[in-house]
Amino acid sequence: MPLIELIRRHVKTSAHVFIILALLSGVSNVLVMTLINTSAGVEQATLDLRTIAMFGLVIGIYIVSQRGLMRITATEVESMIHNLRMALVENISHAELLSLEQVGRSEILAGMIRDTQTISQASNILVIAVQSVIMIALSMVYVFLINKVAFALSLSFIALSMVLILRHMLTLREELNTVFKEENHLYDGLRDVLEGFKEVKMSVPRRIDILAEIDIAATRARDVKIAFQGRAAQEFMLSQTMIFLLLGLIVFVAPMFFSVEAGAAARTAAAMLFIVGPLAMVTQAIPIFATANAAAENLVRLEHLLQSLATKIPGMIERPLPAEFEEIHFDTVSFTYTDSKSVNMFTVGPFNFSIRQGDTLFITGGNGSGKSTLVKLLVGLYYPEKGVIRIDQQALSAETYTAYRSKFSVIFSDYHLFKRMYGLNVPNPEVIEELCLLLEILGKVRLQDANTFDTIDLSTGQRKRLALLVTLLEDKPIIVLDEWAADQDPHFRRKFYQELLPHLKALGKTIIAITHDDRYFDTADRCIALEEGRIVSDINSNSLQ
Ligand SMILES: Nc1ncnc2c1ncn2[C@@H]1O[C@H](COP(=O)(O)OP(=O)(O)OP(=O)(O)O)[C@@H](O)[C@H]1O
Repeated sequence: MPLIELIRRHVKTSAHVFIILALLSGVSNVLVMTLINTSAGVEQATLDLRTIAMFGLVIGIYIVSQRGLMRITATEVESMIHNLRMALVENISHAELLSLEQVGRSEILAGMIRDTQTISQASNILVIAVQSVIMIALSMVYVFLINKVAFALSLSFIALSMVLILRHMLTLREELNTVFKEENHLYDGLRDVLEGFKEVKMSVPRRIDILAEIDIAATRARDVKIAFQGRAAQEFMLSQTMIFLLLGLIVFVAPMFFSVEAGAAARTAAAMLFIVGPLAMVTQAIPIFATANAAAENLVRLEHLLQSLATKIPGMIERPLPAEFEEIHFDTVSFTYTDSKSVNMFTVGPFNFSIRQGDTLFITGGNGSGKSTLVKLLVGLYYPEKGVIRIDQQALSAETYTAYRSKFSVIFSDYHLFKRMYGLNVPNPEVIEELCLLLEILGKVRLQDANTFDTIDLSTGQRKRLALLVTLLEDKPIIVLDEWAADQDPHFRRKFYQELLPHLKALGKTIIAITHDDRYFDTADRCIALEEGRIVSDINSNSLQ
């Protein structure tokens, strides 16, 4: 069972501690019942202090063991969830870009939020259910001692219940998978509404259509859940009715066929009434256990999926690259996008070219010609399908890719601007001010604390300037900009090509920019043009002047 597998892998407290605490609390619980049962009806004068002291002691043991059990469970379960979440995030951060692009984001979010929460919420109920099982077992021992007939009847009843419960668990598992799938569709729709809010707001037919799609997914999720809850309620009612029937059997029918001492019959009935609660608890816990188990199954599947996307080979030791380099060389490098059936969709390359340290290289070409794909290969986010990338004669390998990637600062066309400058030392406010002045965003943004901006709610062009500010602070040797200037006004676009790029070059930076601004091509040392994934022209500065 996936839930048990998860617990076994993540929980550090020994199973013995849980068993001892659960036994102590279960035994003390049953002892309370036995003491009450044997003392009730006894003459007041014959009640001795020992029994009363025993009663107090048993309650004390119950409080201590129950509290300990609940605390340990909460600590272990929440630590397990923390570790699971961190492992998922870690795996995502090590995943291949191309593979991650193919995984449903809703599935990842559902795993991180819904499934972990389901397990967390189920944990206490499951502990109580385990205790209930212990209490039922101990109560059965008590019943055995006082009434063998009732014991035999109850045992048959419990065996029958077990069969029904196990059968029920198997069907619930199937149903829950459907519930989770429908909920994932629902999350997809919600993401569309939130991320495409402007587009949804601007078009009534689009809004109606998307809401209709969400309604279909939500209705399916609702119906499957109603059916699921209905079945759970039905099973609960069935088990309750069976308990009542069992009590009826013990009290009304059994005495007709077997001779049972009157006092024993009353004590048996009281013991049976005592286990009505625990039995109801176990029945109620079944759908909760099934849900937690399905959530654990999802998590384990997601964990395996993300692990399979990870670039990090277990045991692999990453190696550094020299800080300085002279050139990066593409040696017959090609890369192909394939669809889910491995049919080739688009190929870039083979590329044979070098980029020298300190060069300013422009990459041009029509839409879909392969510029961004070439850049993803160049910065180490995609791996060559054929050929090899060398840095100063050293072929890149799995061990050196992380070091290689860290030579680049990239602003992609679909970049993400972080409000906090993660991974950067706290910058000097004066340096920030200077850069804001240079990028003409002074007064628009400032540092709120240490390395967090007070706002990133800026115009499209200003956000890109802020992204460039962060890039400059990163101070990497190679800067890659994917259509960075496209959103800048004519004044700043000129400043970018005629002042900023030469300034960066003077600092020794290697600059690679995807651009369509042909009037500024002369500001580059070299200009590569792509068509259909291939280099169709490669012009150096002398020809560009
Ligand atoms: N993740 C992907 N999966 C499959 N095919 C892709 C993927 N990304 C891009 N492609 C295909 O690769 C081709 C090149 O895409 P790429 O993004 O490199 O072009 P581009 O030159 O940067 O275009 P643009 O100027 O429009 O940004 C496109 O025709 C597209 O069909």
